Amino acid sequence: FCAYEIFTAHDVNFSSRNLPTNEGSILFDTSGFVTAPYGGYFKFMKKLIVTKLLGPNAQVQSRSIRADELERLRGILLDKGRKKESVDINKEARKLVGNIVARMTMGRSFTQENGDIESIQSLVAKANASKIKTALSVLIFGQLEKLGISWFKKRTVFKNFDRLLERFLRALAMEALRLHPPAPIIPREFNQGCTVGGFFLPEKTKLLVNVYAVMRDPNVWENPLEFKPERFLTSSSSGQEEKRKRQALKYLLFGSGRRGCPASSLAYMIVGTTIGMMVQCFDWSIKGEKVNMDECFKEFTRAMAYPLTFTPFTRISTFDLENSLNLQT
Ligand code: HEM
Repeated sequence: FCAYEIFTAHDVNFSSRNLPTNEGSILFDTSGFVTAPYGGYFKFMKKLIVTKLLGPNAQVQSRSIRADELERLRGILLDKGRKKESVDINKEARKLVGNIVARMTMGRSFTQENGDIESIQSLVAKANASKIKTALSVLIFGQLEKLGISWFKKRTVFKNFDRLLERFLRALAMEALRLHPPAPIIPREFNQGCTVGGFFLPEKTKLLVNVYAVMRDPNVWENPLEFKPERFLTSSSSGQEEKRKRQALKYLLFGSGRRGCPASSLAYMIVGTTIGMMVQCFDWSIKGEKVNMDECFKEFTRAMAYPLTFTPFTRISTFDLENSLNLQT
């Protein structure tokens, strides 16, 4: 049930979620699947998720799960590569994240349980008009966080180089997701009346924060439509601290404040290691000249309009992935 909750977290965000002090409101009322007063059930679930599922200890404990699932994906890609078959990246990414979350919450992956995660997903979709595809689908594009790092991790001499690469790759991921946020709108409701930008907003005003527009706003981003990962290459020096704080206000990929996404670090970890493995172990070819980056807007989330299909070619056959995954995940 907890897994169901997490999978549908984005439904909660975008369709039926109400915000604090709205004690009597009903959650998930659009689905008919769960109805509960905000103050009790949801607070409990949130606490459970944040502490038990997504807390730092839980993430360390679930490292082997992530490594396992990544290895499973690598096996699939190797097989496809051998047969020269193409892979629907979106579908595999959803399986990967779905299995990781299911194993973290229930100790079983969907694949093991039913043979096919797609059937589970369609059931969830029917039950709650689920937008399960959402955040998971676009993950695959941007997060090159730890690309190429694992080879060097074990060698002390490369440690500084590692750090540099991590920053650089993390910057690539952030920039790609700035331009293509999977969750482009965040809803809020005012607990009490207040003035914003000279306008008085009474209590209970509902506000939709346009994350997409904020992250492309020319007033706060220089050349906002250009892909410039270096804009995120801030150093740890004190002068940069202010810059980082300012950035947190305009970089809303995971929302902000106490309702911000509690899984941001998990998301970076999963996506970083997955893309890292995909790039280290395989070359990729596509049909045609370039990827069609058209997006569609479904159920308040953005996703690729056309399936992302590549054919993998094995690049590293004798790669000691197991060790590197253990270090990375
Ligand atoms: C790149 C991947 C992801 C993105 C971009 C993302 C983005 C978001 C955003 C924008 C919100 C709303 C924040 C707000 O209202 O301020 C949110 C909430 C949430 N996300 Fe994510 N998310 C991602 C991955 C995940 C994953 C993998 C999980 C679970 C394992 C997850 C669990 C949640 C939960 C439980 C909430 C609700 C938090 C609350 O309402 O208090 N997210 N996410």
